[in-house]
Amino acid sequence: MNQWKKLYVLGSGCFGKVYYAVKMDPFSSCAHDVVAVKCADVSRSSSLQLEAQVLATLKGSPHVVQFFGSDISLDNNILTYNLYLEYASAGSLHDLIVNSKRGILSLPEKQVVYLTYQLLKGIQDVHNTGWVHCDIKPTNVLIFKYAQHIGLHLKLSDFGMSSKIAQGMTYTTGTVMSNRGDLAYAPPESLTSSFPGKAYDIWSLGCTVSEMMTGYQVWVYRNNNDLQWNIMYGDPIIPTYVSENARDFLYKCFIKDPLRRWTTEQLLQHPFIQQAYYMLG
Ligand SMILES: Nc1ncnc2c1ncn2[C@@H]1O[C@H](COP(=O)(O)OP(=O)(O)OP(=O)(O)O)[C@@H](O)[C@H]1O
Repeated sequence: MNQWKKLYVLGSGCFGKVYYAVKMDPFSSCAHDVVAVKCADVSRSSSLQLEAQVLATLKGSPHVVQFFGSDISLDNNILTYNLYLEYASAGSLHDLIVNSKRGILSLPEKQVVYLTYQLLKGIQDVHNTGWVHCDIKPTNVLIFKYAQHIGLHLKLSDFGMSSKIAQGMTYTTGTVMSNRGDLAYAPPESLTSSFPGKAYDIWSLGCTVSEMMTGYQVWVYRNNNDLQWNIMYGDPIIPTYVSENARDFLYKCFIKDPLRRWTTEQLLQHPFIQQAYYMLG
């Protein structure tokens, strides 16, 4: 993959940096002229290597960022692990939310329906390949292009916290999950049981959908202890000014018992999401 030249930093995460890179060799076989390259010191690249493993199983999913391969390079005398991804030209869902007017119906409900439908399709593909994403939140949802007749095209990204679905496991109380993503989007069971199931991503989806509607995170908290208490014993604030269908959809995502929380299949049949099928025609 050394036909790519890293031009500038797009962003950074706890793993390392993401660069915008252009193709050096115009005759190479890769169909893309630009890519996003996620980089980390080889010695600290375990989450990027996990991400490569997960993304390889999700090739072709329309709502998951596409992966072109990985390699190791010597950058400024540092052995660097590189992960080559399709480049999202329109930023993240977080950018879209903060650039919209915060408050009542931050994004119009019709738009939220279509965006949520795409997130559900992406999550369904992740679950069907045997993974749980474990870090769904607006900064980890990338926007690819604007198709005027239907709206924005979203894809899930940042699979560095993903976990294999443990077959036949039950939700037992034990060690707190070690690979939990951002606590503000994490479900109650992440604080009491030691492995994540598919229901983890549904709770995080609910937090993300609510944020699209209000412009704010579901929890108001002063510190981590406060946040943990809210997640365990509080109820996420569901906006009162959204439609009955939207409210019910959020209730189904925020069922505290992960075994009763709705699945992607059930949520795709929910009346809130059914509206997306009419929009798609
Ligand atoms: N494929 C991509 N195309 C365009 N920009 C990207 C791409 N992947 C990541 N970025 C940018 O790089 C930033 C950091 O990447 P990444 O999403 O992996 O980390 P993060 O979620 O922001 O941080 P953390 O790892 O702490 O959760 C993103 O917020 C986004 O702005």
